[in-house]
Amino acid sequence: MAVDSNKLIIFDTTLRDGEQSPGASMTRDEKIRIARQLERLKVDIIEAGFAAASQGDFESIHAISGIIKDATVCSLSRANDKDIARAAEALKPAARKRIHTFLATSPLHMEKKLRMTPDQVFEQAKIAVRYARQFTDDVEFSPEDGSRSDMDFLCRVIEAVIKEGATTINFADTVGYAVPELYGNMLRTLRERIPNSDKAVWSVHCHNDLGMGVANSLAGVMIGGARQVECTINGLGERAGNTALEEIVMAVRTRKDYFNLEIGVDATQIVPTSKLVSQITGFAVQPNKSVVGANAFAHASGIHQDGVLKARDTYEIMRAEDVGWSANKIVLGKLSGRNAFKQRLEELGITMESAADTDAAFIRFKELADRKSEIFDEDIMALVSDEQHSHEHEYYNFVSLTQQSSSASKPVASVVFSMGGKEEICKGEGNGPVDAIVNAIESKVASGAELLLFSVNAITTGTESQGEVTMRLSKAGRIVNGVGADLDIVVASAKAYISALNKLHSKIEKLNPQL
Ligand SMILES: CC(=O)SCCNC(=O)CCNC(=O)[C@H](O)C(C)(C)COP(=O)(O)OP(=O)(O)OC[C@H]1O[C@@H](n2cnc3c(N)ncnc32)[C@H](O)[C@@H]1OP(=O)(O)O
Ligand SMILES: CC(C)C(=O)C(=O)O
Repeated sequence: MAVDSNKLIIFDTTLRDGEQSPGASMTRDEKIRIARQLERLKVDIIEAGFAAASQGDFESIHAISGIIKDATVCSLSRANDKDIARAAEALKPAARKRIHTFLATSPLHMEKKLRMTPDQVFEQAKIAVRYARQFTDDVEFSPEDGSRSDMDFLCRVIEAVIKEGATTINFADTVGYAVPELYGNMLRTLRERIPNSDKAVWSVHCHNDLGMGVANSLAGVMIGGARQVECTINGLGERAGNTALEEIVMAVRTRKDYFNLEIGVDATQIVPTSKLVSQITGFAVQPNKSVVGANAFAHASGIHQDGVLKARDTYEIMRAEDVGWSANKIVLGKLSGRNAFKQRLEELGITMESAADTDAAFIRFKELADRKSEIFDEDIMALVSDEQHSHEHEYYNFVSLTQQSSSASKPVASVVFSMGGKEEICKGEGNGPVDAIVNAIESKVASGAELLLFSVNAITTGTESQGEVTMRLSKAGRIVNGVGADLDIVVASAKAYISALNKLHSKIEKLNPQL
């Protein structure tokens, strides 16, 4: 039962549980970019996806396994041979690999969802872990809905899977039902009662349905003795989300006096990672979000400002620069050269695939600098994101648009875009300029998709800021987010709409290859 390590393992599941947020689905290339950034952040484990879920997920895990060198790469799988074999195949190129298999143990899930008896679940869990061990000696088992499971049954299952070779036991609070003290105590009891409990690392995986994901995780660590926390960037995840990585890391670092634990994460990469994930998924970070929200280090009231000016620690328990906030400084302008641009990309942790990609991004940077006097880090990140996106051989590609509006007539738009390699010109009118461009595009595409969300964010400050638009579309039960950025928010809207259509297209095409 003794906990002999003061190292807290950070298991990032942004690419798996995070992707389960409706609309957060990512392409293979987007997942690779996030995985690279997670490696820079120095997380210990990257759960790259669920290999058996789709060919796309399989390919993403396979590609990430070949690229990531420092972190362990993990795939989730149900507790059956087919999923486990698929996970093992996807993870083949990985230097360090983990198979994470799960099976629900709560009476409700076993009876109503799995339609299995507890004895069947017991046997299936053992068989799954035994099978997974044939592919790797790093096997994680999660009793899904663990926090609503019967203690005696949990003890029986967990003891058995550890005997079969499970090296990590992840006590899942799948529906965010737990409260900190009870959850911590449950974990502690499990570890006390299971005779071979010290043969495995204990882990927590807490959802945020009642806003207690981080509190429950930390109770699992401090009361229960867990030494792995499963978490996601910006707390992204199924329903109300997951435990936020940035909050765990900074709580443990800031209150080292209480936690006395070591974390390998490079905290200065937290904000760049948060921005990248937000930009790729189209999930904006709320301004008052801990650590990574725009207001997390802003002081608005006089007494606070006075205090901070006299002594920063009167109102700041962390330093903005320690989590990667940099002053919103002007980085480059239209007179900057290729070398300065490349160096800035490096400083921002951006890796371009090839020299040709860097050249293309540099040309777009110059075009932007001609139209906008001050170029910020955020502009460069948006520009590169757009550039990498358009290199993915998408089915639809934006080319150009013209649009006219006046207070006296309905706006009209003409959009040029390519569809399956063929250039199309289409016209439309609407109840506003964005409606006009969507109607124009739909006159050719006829996607039948429903627009669930349209939002515009200014990337930086000032009226000449680039606008970043998110469009969320739904079709046949699938929800996707498209993101586009431009100085002209109508152009950004067209790019976002086309990006969402591409995501729908690739998902639907995978489901129905004849389409
Ligand atoms: C708590 C979590 O976050 S778990 C992870 C959730 N993530 C996902 O579901 C990823 C996306 N999922 C998918 O792509 C699909 O659901 C797939 C590919 C995994 C399965 O698709 P399908 O074969 O069509 O099954 P479907 O999703 O309809 O139903 C799930 C089946 O898996 C079974 N199942 C659920 N969990 C498990 C498990 N851990 N081990 C074994 N079987 C399981 C269910 O009982 C059901 O079986 P049934 O078809 O005999 O009734
Ligand atoms: C697969 C498990 C760990 C999970 O995501 C959950 O229970 O929420």
